[in-house]
Amino acid sequence: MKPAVALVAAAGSGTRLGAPVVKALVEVAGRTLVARSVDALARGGVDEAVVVVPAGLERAFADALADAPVSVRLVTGGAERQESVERGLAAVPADAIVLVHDAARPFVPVDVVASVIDAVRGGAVAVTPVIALADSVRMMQDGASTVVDRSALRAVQTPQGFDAGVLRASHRAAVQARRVVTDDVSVCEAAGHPVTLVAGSRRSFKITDPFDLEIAEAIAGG
Ligand SMILES: Nc1ccn([C@@H]2O[C@H](COP(=O)(O)OP(=O)(O)OP(=O)(O)O)[C@@H](O)[C@H]2O)c(=O)n1
Ligand SMILES: C[C@](O)(CO)[C@H](O)COP(=O)(O)O
Repeated sequence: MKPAVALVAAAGSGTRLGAPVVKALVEVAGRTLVARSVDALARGGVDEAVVVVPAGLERAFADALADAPVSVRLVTGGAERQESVERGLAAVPADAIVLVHDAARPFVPVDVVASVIDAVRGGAVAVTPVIALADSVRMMQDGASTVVDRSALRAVQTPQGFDAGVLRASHRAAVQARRVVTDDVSVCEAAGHPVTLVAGSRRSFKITDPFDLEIAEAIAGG
């Protein structure tokens, strides 16, 4: 059976959070976001992890991940998330299943991770968890706004699962086409691959601003 390798994107600075350390090293109830994310992925069934980190912070990340439940390799990231994922992919064996996950989503439930792995093992090429939108939505255009039918919309989460060889080839094609995307199933979709959706979870929310950190502390503390 192919190993399931987590590629954890942790090389962002966390500008919107505004913490004194990079976001993935921010602690929630005494444990860093990156360590919590690796723990959650391991509980869900990944066998090893490649963690993409900001240049110069390799030592700090090695310390934060010293007690990780799976073996961890650190790779230096790039200026944008897409580049960080590309760099991480170079360290993932081509015959693996790869789960690309944001370090900023530390509370992803075990069953979400497991269902992404199962879908890829079942033959899906590019898999993402999604959730329905809780709020009504309006589209802004030319200074006016119109309501959007939210029943057809889904918010996209991570981990996103792939055959590693397919994701690498799709990223190469995106670089050649100078295509900028914000997530990895979109990279595969642009390369002509179908995207499979599985149920996500509101617990997989991305810690982006200080209010998200308050919610995180409440979840971890309670
Ligand atoms: N150059 C980058 C930018 C982002 N990420 C990662 O991608 C995930 C999602 O990005 P986001 O939440 O937007 O994080 P930041 O880019 O750090 O946030 P900000 O835009 O507020 O600076 C995060 O886990 C982040 O570490 C990354 O690996 N490399
Ligand atoms: C990958 C992602 O978290 C899926 O919702 C999202 O696209 C990341 O976007 P960001 O702008 O890098 O935060």
